Amino acid sequence: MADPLIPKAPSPIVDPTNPNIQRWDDIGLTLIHNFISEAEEATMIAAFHDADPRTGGRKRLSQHFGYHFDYTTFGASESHHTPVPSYIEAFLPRLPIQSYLPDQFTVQYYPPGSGIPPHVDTHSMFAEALYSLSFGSAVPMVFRMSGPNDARKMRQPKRSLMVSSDANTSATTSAVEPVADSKRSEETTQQEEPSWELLLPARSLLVMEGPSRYGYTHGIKGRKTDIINGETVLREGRYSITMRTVRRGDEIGCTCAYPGVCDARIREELERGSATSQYQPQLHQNNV
Ligand SMILES: O=C(O)CCC(=O)C(=O)O
Ligand SMILES: [Fe+2]
Repeated sequence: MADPLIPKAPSPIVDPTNPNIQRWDDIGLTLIHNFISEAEEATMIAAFHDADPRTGGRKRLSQHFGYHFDYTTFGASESHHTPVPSYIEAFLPRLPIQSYLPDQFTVQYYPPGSGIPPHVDTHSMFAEALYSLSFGSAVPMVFRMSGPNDARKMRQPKRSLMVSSDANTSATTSAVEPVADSKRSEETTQQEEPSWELLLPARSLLVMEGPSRYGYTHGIKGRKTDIINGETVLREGRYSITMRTVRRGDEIGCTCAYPGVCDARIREELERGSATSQYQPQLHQNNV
């Protein structure tokens, strides 16, 4: 059942040159419909399950390609690289930003009913544009402007350290900073900004830049049904490819306008010694 309190996404602009492209310019969000063909989608689903035949569980399954995340350096592991499959290489020339291309890919299978908690992907280690390619079925993604609760949570000790439920990979890199759970802790008493849902159709590409990348949390509620165009629809298995560009050397860092949820600022706080034990920043990453 969709949460009736969640308002619909604000209205996008439809790109005058391409009706497949919707843009929320004020927050840097773009959704490109029919980014891949049905044939490409079928190839991707088959490739995923060739590597991992499981579909029956309840947990997200992940496969990692390209440069893996190195938890000791918080950077890209040059030694840990999984070749990028041809079904990914094939669409890279079609990505809307060609000045830099992603080199880290996480393919995920979400069994029906599963989701991913609201989070902000790590700022400092990846270039601005984050992509999410959806396939298999549609799912609503929930966006919310981050606030003091999120900042506080990102400074709390982690409940789990780099624990992965991933299926078949040695790396456990989700490269995201989880900032909120569905269960509210006693501390999350401050008012949150309203959240809104954006339906990500199968074969669509979401691009997050600017505020939607740095200042908003995104997540997918774990639930059995969604309300799509006013109809209750049983959720089906969904796949996605999250794509990021790893920053290296001097490029690592962030000067965004959202210091509360910025890992670079949290690290600076720690280096200045301003962090109390209560607000110990979480500088490791784990799966959400
Ligand atoms: O599945 C998706 O579309 C998004 C996944 C995500 O947010 C992430 O891996 O950081
Ligand atoms: Fe994410």
